[in-house]
Amino acid sequence: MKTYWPSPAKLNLFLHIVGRRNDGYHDLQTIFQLLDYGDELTFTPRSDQQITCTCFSALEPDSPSVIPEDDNLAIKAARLLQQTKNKIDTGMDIHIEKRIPIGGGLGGGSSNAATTLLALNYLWQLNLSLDELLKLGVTLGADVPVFIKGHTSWAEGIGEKLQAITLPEAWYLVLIPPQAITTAKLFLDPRLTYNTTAIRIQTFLSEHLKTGNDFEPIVRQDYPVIAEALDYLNHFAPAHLSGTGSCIFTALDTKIQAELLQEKIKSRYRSFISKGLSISPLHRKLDALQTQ
Ligand SMILES: C[C@](O)(CO)[C@H](O)COP(=O)(O)OP(=O)(O)OC[C@H]1O[C@@H](n2ccc(N)nc2=O)[C@H](O)[C@@H]1O
Ligand SMILES: Nc1ncnc2c1ncn2[C@@H]1O[C@H](COP(=O)(O)OP(=O)(O)OP(=O)(O)O)[C@@H](O)[C@H]1O
Repeated sequence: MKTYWPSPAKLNLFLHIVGRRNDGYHDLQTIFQLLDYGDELTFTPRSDQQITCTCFSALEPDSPSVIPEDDNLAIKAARLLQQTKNKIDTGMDIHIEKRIPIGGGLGGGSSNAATTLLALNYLWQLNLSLDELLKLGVTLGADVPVFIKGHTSWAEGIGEKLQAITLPEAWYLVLIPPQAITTAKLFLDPRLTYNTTAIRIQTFLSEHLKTGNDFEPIVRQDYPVIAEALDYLNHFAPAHLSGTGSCIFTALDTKIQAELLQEKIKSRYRSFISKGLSISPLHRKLDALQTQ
């Protein structure tokens, strides 16, 4: 039977790089804000042991598969589970309806990987614990653990040390500039400072959103279209970069405020409006299934 699973996007409400590690990764501080906007994954069991993955993006309707099948983090996650538990004898067709812009700093690939790990753990009845899934998840990407835990969080380490937090209700207008950014390239950039002084959660909460994103100066220099979009949105409300970009967001108190602002920018930029969530829709679905 075919089943549908949500795969939410995230925003980095701020992003500081506070250290560089020997393995090439960077220590950071961030708040991952989960959104009620995201992709949808469909899992259809197969009669053989094969795993397939197709992907359709409404943002790029002319491109039948925007990500090569073997590179897709969802198929990588499924194969990882198959290797871990070799008792699996059912294959799976995975289909992704992509709404999250690729290379947008919204964690789409990582979220798809997390949804695959949690959905297949349920569908294949593997009974892997959250800790086991987290260990597998972080090997696929630094952004995967927050989607596995499923709570808006304060994050440290490479993004895997998570502390759940609840923020005041907010609506986000997320602007999608016509530019994708490769995360690895930005982390390698010699202009990146990696010694921002570490702050405490309380400092962030009291100065809410006044703290910035360490990638913003580099992104501004290298991608004029993003600098232009940041400046444009800043005319109306404080604009922030998510992750390594390219998406830009601003926080508003109500949906109506977000809609009014979207109306003002819509002739120049594609955008979407999303409510901030404390708990992932994926975890709400799993909870509902487990109490059935
Ligand atoms: C920028 C963020 O989106 C903020 O949430 C994440 O830190 C990126 O997470 P991600 O896309 O899941 O990252 P990964 O796929 O694990 O890593 C991509 C590349 O980014 C670099 N990388 C990533 C995360 C991190 N804390 N330090 C890093 O140096 C690594 O060079 C890595 O080769
Ligand atoms: N299912 C997937 N969805 C999106 N990207 C994927 C997926 N699988 C692999 N990728 C690859 O991952 C790269 C970036 O993915 P993603 O969209 O998650 O990055 P991002 O939006 O910048 O997020 P992050 O904040 O995690 O860096 C792209 O090069 C893309 O080809």
